[in-house]
Parts: sequence; structure tokens; C-alpha cells
Amino acid sequence: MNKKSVKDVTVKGKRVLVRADFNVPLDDQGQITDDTRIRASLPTIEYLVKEGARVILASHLGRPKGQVNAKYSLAPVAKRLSERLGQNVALVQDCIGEAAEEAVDKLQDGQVLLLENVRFHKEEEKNDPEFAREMASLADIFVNDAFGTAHRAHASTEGVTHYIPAVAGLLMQKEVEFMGNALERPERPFVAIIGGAKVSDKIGVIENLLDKVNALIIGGGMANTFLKAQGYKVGKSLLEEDKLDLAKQLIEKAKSKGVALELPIDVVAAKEFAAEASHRIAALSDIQDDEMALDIGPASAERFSTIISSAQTVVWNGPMGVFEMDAFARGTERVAKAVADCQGTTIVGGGDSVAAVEKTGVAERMTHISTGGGASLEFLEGKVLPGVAALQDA
Ligand SMILES: Nc1ncnc2c1ncn2[C@@H]1O[C@H](COP(=O)(O)OP(=O)(O)O)[C@@H](O)[C@H]1O
Ligand SMILES: O=C(OP(=O)(O)O)[C@H](O)COP(=O)(O)O
Repeated sequence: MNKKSVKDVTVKGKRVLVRADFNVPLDDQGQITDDTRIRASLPTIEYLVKEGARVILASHLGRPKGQVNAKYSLAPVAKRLSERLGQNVALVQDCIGEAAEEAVDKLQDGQVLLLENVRFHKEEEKNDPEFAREMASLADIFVNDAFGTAHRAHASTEGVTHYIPAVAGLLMQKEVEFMGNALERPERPFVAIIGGAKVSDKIGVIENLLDKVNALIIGGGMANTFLKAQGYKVGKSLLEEDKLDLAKQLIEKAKSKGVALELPIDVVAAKEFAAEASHRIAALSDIQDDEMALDIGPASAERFSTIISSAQTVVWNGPMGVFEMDAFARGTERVAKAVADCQGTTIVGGGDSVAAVEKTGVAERMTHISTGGGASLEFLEGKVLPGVAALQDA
């Protein structure tokens, strides 16, 4: 990574503002249902504690739209952090102002506190300079470890970097290095697997990847638009009519670049979009007008698995079917297992793909699972992430 990291600066006795992404899912009772993002932030926090820094954590949670709202309090996160770190992490009622200043003044070397949700202020998402300056004034150094929010130019991700030295945290560094190396210096064959619902969501990703990969596997709902573009009938399947020409162009671009564009060769078809819907395996030429393709078929899953098994680098974003329903989860599961079995570097990004990998029980066997959905997508599109760009160059 061409940015300074937390290990490149002296932090002992310093007040260090760490922007983490503690935007974790909560249930109706306010209980954390998945603390992956909290666990992923521990290496940076533990490093700072060990080095004797005074650690001030900041994050958003949900989208409270600039209003204080108890539903989006970081209190459950403070509790979970205290348990995971084995030391008390006090929650400060506001991320700027007197309460925050007093709490920071009392902070001893090696202690950690958490500021309340930065999105309780509307200035956060507006990247308001005065608000950013106030937050930055709490600290001597800024560490951005919030990869999941690095695609947002907000006050706590970008604004604060204008006032105090800003470096990358260890999670940020790991995310950017894994994905950056995969895209810029991949071991080959380099295979990308793109799935999910809509072509329109991932056009940028497909276009960027076509310049880099040896094979591009397309599954999920978005494959239908490509199949239709090739002349197949896709019945009632999810389809983006207005993207048919684009799909044709992408197929041509793949050809001219010598990239193997792999589409499903069979599907699991049903008449209803429902968990209990009766379903059957259908050849591409046999999808009926009243049917919809809700998963890739077994022959596709095997073909995709064979391609994945010979890869040295795999990047995966988006499920192969409606994996939330068991009847249409087989294709995604088979691909997840193939990626897990692959001997090369394997990287999974995107909320639903990560959920699918967890559900299949193979998460531990991936080289890297990104903590960022939108952020990893923008990274794959080749966009510059403002939260990264703003950090000091190495
Ligand atoms: N054939 C299909 N028809 C309709 N929806 C699909 C199909 N295949 C996958 N999906 C849906 O796509 C959604 C995930 O897409 P997306 O948000 O792009 O993935 P990710 O979060 O991994 O980036 C899932 O909810 C899944 O049910
Ligand atoms: O969860 C997040 O995004 P993600 O679901 O795309 O990974 C980040 O915390 C960013 O949140 P936001 O999309 O409300 O800015």
C-alpha cells in the first residue's frame, strides 16, 4: 500500500482518533447479530493499546439521518468491544463538544473510549469542515481503519485528515493490499466471479475486470440479461431489457480481450419466486415463458468449479442464485466450496456473498473476506476510495 500505516508513526502517549466501521447488524432487541466488523478492528486497537496510545474510537451505525436516535446508539458496540478487548471501553455521549473533550482529557495511555455515533450530526455526511475540525481537535493523529466506509467522503473519514496527520489502520491496510494486489499483480489464471441481482449495479465492475482477468464467470440474476443477449429465452426471469445492448457489447469486449466469459449452461427454474415453489433443472433452450431462472444449474456449477479450481487468484462478488431460499442455494454453495478448495488467493466481497460463504461454512478457508460491501465494489470498479486517498503517502 502506498499510504503510511499506523506502524509508521509514533503513537506512545498520543491521542489517536481511530475511525472504525462498527456498522454491525442489530436485531429488534438491539443485540449484535454479527460482530465480524468489531473483531476485524481489534488488531489496530490492540496494537495502539500495546504501544501506549490513548485510543479514541469513532464510527457510524446505520443511517440516523443527522438526528440523535437511541436505536442507533453505539452502546452495544462499546459493550462488545469491552468484552473482546478485555478492558473497559466507555461510551461518550457525543463525538464532539465538552463531553468528548473531558473524556479525552481523562484518558490514560493504553485506555480506549468510544465516541457516540458520528451520524447523529448532519454535518458528518455533509463533510462539514467545522465539524471535522472539532472532531480532529480531540486527537493528535488520525487512523482510518474503516474500510467499509472508505467509499464515503464524510467528516470522520475524509474531513478530519485536513487537520491532523492521517494514516491507515491495519484492517484498512490489509483490505487495500489484498484487493489491490489481486487486481494489479494477480497470480494467473485470475478468475472473477460476479453474481447478484442486477447488471446495472455491477457494469463498472465487469468493465474494469475485463481488462484484468483471464476468465469472468457471471451467475445470479444478472446472467439472464447476458443469456437473453445471446438469443436465449429467459421466460419471467429477472431481466434488464435496457441493458441488453450493453451485455452484447461486454460479450464482444471479452472476446476481443481474449477473456473467457462464462455464463450458465443450465438453470434451476421455477414458476414462482417463492421458497416452496416447485422447481426443475432446465437447459438454456428449455426455459418456458412462465418460468424464471432462480439459480445456476448443476452442470453450470460443475463447469464453474472446474474453472475456479485451476485459478491462482479468485475474486468473488455476488451470489449465483436466490441463495436465501434453500431450493435455489445449491449453485452458490457449490461455487463457495470450489473457491474454498482453490489453492490460490481467494477474496470475497459484498454483503450477500459473504453471508453465503458464512452459510456454507467455508468462511475460514478464504484468503480474505472483505468487511466492505459498497467499498469493495467501488474498489473492483477501479474507483479511488476517498477515505484511502486522503491518507498520507508512504
Ligand atoms: N436468478 C436470480 N433471480 C433473482 N434474484 C437473484 C437471482 N440470483 C441472485 N439473486 C439475488 O441477488 C441478491 C444479491 O445481489 P447483490 O446485492 O448484487 O449481491 P452482493 O450483496 O453480494 O453484492 C440476493 O438477494 C439474491 O437473492
Ligand atoms: O455497511 C456499510 O456498507 P455496506 O453494506 O455496503 O458494506 C458501511 O458501513 C457504509 O454504510 P453506508 O452505506 O450507510 O454509508
